[in-house]
Amino acid sequence: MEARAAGSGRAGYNEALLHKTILVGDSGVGKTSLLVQFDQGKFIPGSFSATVGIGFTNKVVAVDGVKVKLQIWDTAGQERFRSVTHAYYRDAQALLLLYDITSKMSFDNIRAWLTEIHEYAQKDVVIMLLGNKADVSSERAVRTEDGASLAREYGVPFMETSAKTGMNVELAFLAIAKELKQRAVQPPDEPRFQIHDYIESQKKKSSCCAFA
Ligand SMILES: Nc1nc2c(ncn2[C@@H]2O[C@H](COP(=O)(O)OP(=O)(O)OP(=O)(O)O)[C@@H](O)[C@H]2O)c(=O)[nH]1
Repeated sequence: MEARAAGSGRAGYNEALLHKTILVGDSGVGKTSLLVQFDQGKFIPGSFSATVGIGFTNKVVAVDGVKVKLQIWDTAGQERFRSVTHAYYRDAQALLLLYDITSKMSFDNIRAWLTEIHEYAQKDVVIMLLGNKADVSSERAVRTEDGASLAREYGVPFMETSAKTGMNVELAFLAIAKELKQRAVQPPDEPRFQIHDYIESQKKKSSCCAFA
């Protein structure tokens, strides 16, 4: 899909709560599809058209009664666009790093992605690991526990998602929005929001099956 620049792109009155989030991961893992599912609640099946360059979509979500505007940047996973996308890491407050559960290679490349992220992004950037295409269980090449174990190793939250069915898509972005909002407005004497705990509690609430 061609990268697009939807939304106004202006921070407006909620400037303090505008947060840049970037989707990264190998080409074809489902970054654009995940964003379209979150933004428009739909999945466009059919032939794969790789993102060219980078573009963003603004999405406002309500977190505990506070409006948080996520500016979500969809990057091209192809190697030839890497130098372009690196430049955007620096301003990002959050990074959603995707692999495709049907592609072992996309999972094996996660370590290299994390190295790049640590090189180019801010030290305190919120990183979340997502194993996408969880609906294609018949072609699974990466076990859920391997995703969870890699995430533990790097100390980042993890979940499996499906841009097709919508499974955990909202949860992933909402958890990011909650974390960023807390960082921005939380009074120092209140207990810190724990993104790991939040995700685990939401997973338990969900009747869905992807976290065996
Ligand atoms: N079954 C299934 N297919 C998916 C899912 N997410 C994406 N796809 C398909 O995978 C292909 C690639 O999806 P994209 O969203 O374009 O992948 P991308 O990561 O944005 O790729 P680049 O733009 O090249 O970086 C498309 O054919 C999608 O329809 C999913 O959760 N389930």
